[in-house]
Amino acid sequence: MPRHAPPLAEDKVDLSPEEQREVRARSLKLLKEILTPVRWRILATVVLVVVATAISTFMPLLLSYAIDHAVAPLVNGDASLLAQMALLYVGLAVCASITTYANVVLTTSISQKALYGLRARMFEHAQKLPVGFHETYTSGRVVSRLTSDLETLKSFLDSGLSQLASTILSMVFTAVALVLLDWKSGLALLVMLIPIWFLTAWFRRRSAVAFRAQRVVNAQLIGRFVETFTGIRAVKAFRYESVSRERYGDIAEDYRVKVMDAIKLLGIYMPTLGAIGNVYLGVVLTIGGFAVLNGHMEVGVLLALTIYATRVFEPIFSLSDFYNQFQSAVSALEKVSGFLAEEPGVAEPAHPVVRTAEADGSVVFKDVEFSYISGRPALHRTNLEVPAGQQLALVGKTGAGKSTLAKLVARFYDVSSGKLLLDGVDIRDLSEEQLRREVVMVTQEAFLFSGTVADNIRLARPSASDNEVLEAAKAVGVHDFIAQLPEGYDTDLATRGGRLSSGQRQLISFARAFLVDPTVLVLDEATASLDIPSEKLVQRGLAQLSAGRTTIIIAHRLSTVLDSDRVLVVDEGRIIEDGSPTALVQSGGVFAEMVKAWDQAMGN
Ligand SMILES: Nc1ncnc2c1ncn2[C@@H]1O[C@H](COP(=O)(O)OP(=O)(O)OP(=O)(O)O)[C@@H](O)[C@H]1O
Repeated sequence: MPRHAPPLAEDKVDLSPEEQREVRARSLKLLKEILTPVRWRILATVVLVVVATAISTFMPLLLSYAIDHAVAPLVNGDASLLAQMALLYVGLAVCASITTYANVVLTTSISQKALYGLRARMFEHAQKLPVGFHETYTSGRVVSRLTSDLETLKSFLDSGLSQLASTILSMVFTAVALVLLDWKSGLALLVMLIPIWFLTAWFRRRSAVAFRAQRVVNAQLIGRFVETFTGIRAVKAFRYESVSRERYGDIAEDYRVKVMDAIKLLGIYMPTLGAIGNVYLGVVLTIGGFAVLNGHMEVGVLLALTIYATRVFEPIFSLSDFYNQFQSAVSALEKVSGFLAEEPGVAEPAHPVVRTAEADGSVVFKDVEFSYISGRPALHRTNLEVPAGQQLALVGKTGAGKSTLAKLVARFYDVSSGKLLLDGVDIRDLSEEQLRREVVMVTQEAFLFSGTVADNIRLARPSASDNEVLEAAKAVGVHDFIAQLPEGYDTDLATRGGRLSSGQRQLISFARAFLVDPTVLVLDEATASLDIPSEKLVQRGLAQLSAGRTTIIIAHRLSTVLDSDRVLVVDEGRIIEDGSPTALVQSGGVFAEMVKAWDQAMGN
């Protein structure tokens, strides 16, 4: 399947139960993978949380005991019990603070350790995914996965997990303390839990959809942003600013609405929960008040009961806050795991064939067919033999299939059927590393990365020495230009890159390819017209670069075509003419017509 299908659930807000199961299983697997290395720290956090919660649950009991038993002896001038109680209280408070501090440090270290690995893994994965994937999954989405989704996971791991543990424990401990102090208040609590249960179930259902929608639009927002600024030249050149602003505005508005939807749900949930909590407090005060009046309960116990009654619902507040975070984290996890589940379309062979030293770069297409979209072949059944060292020019109308043919040789895509052989070996049986060393594709855009000129030249061979970089630059004829840059090879292209001419960029990318010294060179000749001296330089650079290796050029210049050993005319995914330029001109076919038209265009 060469054309990439969108990852499951990426843009869907309502999933079928089956899809939900699949997404959940995938997310849980990823969660397990990222948490396994930090499992001992998580255990330590849980222990700390148990200690902290136990202390804070014990403190009201201490208070009630002090009121009921340590205040009365004061009348006789005996303050010792009260002093002991006070001391114990302060000691416990200090302990609680220390455990909280340790917990914060520990949870932060958990999230950092867990995410460090995930971040590196995602970046590596994104780079492994085929060109076809990046054509459908825009760079904005990749950015969104690598930034905002990871950030959401981070904040969840930072505080969410220990918050969950402390919430659950504190509810359980408080409920137990309530039941032990006064069973009637405990029973009332049980009754109150019924409406809370239904309310929370409703909130859970609705907010799951709302949060997913929010994250989908958030990714679109980042996507639109990245796309606009990656294509800022086109935006400005075609005065696309206002349309672009409008479209961004529409998504931003949609995002606002989605956030509001989620907040509105919270707006209903939280106050209702608060109201139930207040009703419960009233009930406890009534039960406890009468008990005190009838002498069945001491005042200190009533105080402890009221403290517990206000506290027992507090965790539900933070539980909903946790749920909020949890929802975001779940949908981030779903997207990240979906992204990681994307298969690198061009798979590494299980047992790569190691090419022999005599390999010299012959390329053979054996019954090769290829379609981007199944049923619509971009390249019909093709048989072709390119002997080692031949310079082959591909010509044809736009959309004819020249780039497709070239990209197949560079294995940007895998053939749909048939075989593509490099020195008799199916290229699918070569390791990625070997293939990239043997076949280099120089694209039109001649992309330069931030870094120095030398860094850019040694892109594919970081270990190349300064001298080798210099030799490569000399070979393709770009050395003189680089030498007169302010800092020569150390000039930073991040600040100067934008100002290099297209000819200079092209020469640097030639030097880059020269340094790799591949046996097969696939080259998409730039269409941008250069001035005559630059064109001569580029032409000479190209001749140097292609000398002695099999070269497949998508040719846009007549001079390149005429300099080639062989020309293929491609039309609607088929090779319709094949021969030396002179022979094809003489045969008077499509190529001869093209040359005539070319000549006329040049005014010859
Ligand atoms: N990524 C893609 N997904 C789907 N269809 C594609 C893709 N790339 C190219 N095609 C289609 O495949 C056909 C051949 O395209 P190809 O890019 O190989 O043409 P080309 O001869 O190189 O054209 P040009 O000279 O304009 O670059 C065209 O019909 C094009 O629309």
